[in-house]
Amino acid sequence: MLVVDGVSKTYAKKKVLQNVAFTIAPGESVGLIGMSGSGKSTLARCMMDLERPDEGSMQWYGASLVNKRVRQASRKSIQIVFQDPRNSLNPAWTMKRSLSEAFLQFQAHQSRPQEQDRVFAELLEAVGLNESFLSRYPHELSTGQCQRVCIARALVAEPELIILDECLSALDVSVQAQVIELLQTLHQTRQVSYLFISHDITVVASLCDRLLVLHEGIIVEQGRTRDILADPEHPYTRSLLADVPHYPKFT
Ligand SMILES: Nc1ncnc2c1ncn2[C@@H]1O[C@H](COP(=O)(O)OP(=O)(O)OP(=O)(O)O)[C@@H](O)[C@H]1O
Repeated sequence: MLVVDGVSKTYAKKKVLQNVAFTIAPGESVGLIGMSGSGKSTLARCMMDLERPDEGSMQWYGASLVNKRVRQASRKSIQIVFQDPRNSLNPAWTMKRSLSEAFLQFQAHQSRPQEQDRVFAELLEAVGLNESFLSRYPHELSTGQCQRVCIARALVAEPELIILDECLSALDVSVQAQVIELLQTLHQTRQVSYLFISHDITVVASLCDRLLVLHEGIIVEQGRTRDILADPEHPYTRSLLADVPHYPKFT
């Protein structure tokens, strides 16, 4: 479905990404782990066409994401959820307005306008909220509820891949656990693929079948989560795991 091959990016002579290569298959949940400044968000921005890689290719079902027409077509299929849900929502808009903008952009051509309310009700239920949230503004929601709305907004497009860029970082630990459970459920019920970006290996490991370990812009290790956790090959991966007090559940 997605093939990233040889992607490099340099800012002011600093190589932020070097020859990054990986794939994501339909329904797969892939974790991208690396410390702050390792290039994770730059990679996400390249995938969303918010940045241009200096080198390399990104193919979506065999067509280059650099091609404008492919890029436009993929906007619906590849969605992103950012770290700070409050900043991702317009403070002057109700939740209904935020969802409506996505609906107009991605669904208006194939759904009747009157279907909008049914779609929103279903999506809010899917993310553990209800219709009463539609009339609320971001300041009337907790940060965790805002993130649920951001996830619902990403789902409006019926994407095949969601990039979750540090989407749990602004949440406290108990709310993180609820959102992880929500993402697991959505993964199972909607067969959506994830690229789950985080610096927290415990969180990534609880959600992802496969891991990419990014260190100073280079993918130093990739493979099945359980294999990497059981037998990390690269010293950087070993150092990440050494910082974890106990391994996630499936080791
Ligand atoms: N637009 C830019 N111009 C110049 N340098 C940039 C730009 N964007 C990112 N960088 C630099 O590229 C490096 C990687 O940044 P990036 O945001 O991709 O890291 P990250 O792994 O996502 O970090 P974090 O986990 O803190 O978000 C950093 O050194 C950053 O300062």
